[in-house]
Amino acid sequence: MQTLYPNLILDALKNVRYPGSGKNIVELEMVEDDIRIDGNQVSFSIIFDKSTDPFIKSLIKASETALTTYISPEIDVKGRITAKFRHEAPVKADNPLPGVKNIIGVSSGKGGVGKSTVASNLAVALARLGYKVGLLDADIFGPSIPKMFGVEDEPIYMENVNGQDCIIPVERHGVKLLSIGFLVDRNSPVLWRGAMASRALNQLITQVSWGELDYFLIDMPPGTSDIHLTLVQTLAITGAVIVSTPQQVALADARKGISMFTDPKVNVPVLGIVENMAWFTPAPHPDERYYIFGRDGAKELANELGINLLAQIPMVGSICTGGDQGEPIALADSITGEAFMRLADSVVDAVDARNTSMPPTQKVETHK
Ligand SMILES: Nc1ncnc2c1ncn2[C@@H]1O[C@H](COP(=O)(O)OP(=O)(O)OP(=O)(O)O)[C@@H](O)[C@H]1O
Repeated sequence: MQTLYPNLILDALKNVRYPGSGKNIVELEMVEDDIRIDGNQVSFSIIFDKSTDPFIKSLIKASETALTTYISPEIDVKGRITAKFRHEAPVKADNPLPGVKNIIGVSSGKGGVGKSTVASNLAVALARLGYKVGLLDADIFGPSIPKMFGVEDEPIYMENVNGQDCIIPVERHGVKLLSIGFLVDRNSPVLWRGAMASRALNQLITQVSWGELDYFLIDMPPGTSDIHLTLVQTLAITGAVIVSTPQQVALADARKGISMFTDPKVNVPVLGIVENMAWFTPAPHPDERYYIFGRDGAKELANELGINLLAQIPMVGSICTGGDQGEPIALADSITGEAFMRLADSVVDAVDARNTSMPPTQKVETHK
């Protein structure tokens, strides 16, 4: 039998129509993001509006038949499809993370400026300072945190907390972490991923035992997207850290990213800018600086907008190889390790200053 994977299952389920609607159960978002595959065993849930839905049994049967007909008769799915009901979903608490003191969004206007590198190393540096730290990789377009922490193949476990099944975050280098890449297949088309992403993200916030944290960092996708909207509607984000390189193109996008947070409808304070790849320093010559992307661009933008420059991080080969090998550079006592420790100090100060001078952030209201 061919190897099974979630999209294969979803494609087969597109043949199951909800009677009278003219649409299939995948289009109607009735298939929960909980497809589990173990050898030839497949299990998942179908979400119905009400437990009185007259088609529960027939749709479960039709789904079993779709998998055995369109994929393989060897699929073992009988009795493994669970019916769930929307109106019985647990009511979302107003604050889904009551044990978390500060929520920090790490964002960039442009992709590839080192946002995930900064988020990972900031998390590790804060943990080295003795804080309790969580890191959520919400970058649907390139979830790279699992690779940077070397946990790509880590199994995900669940535990039951107050009657609710919760995901247990993976713990590495003193940081509790999870990635949207664990739930959403990054090889599936962007549109499909996008549709699943908001739900998956919600699950990674509300159905995870994050526990008590001093800092909860969110590696956001670059630019502006539905994910940003979901985040500001789900969480009261204490402040945003904007990552940019010194080039003009990156700075123009950083400006747009900053305006998204400061828009009166969103109103998330900007804690400051991190200038990444501020200069190149060859490892054997730690005193030399080559300003290959221009000099002080992000520093000047911070001055112009009256916001903090949190740190200037040099460009060094060891950051890149550290990321590739799952060992964030902030663990090392090197120039770059120190730069990230200084960044952590600046972020702690900026959060303290924000909390003493401004009221708590409010979530963006959704209008139903
Ligand atoms: N200061 C640095 N010195 C050397 N390499 C760096 C530095 N910062 C980031 N990199 C490297 O640049 C690449 C892109 O970094 P990263 O994935 O963190 O960017 P990103 O902004 O999160 O990208 P994306 O938008 O694709 O998610 C990675 O290979 C990373 O190791």
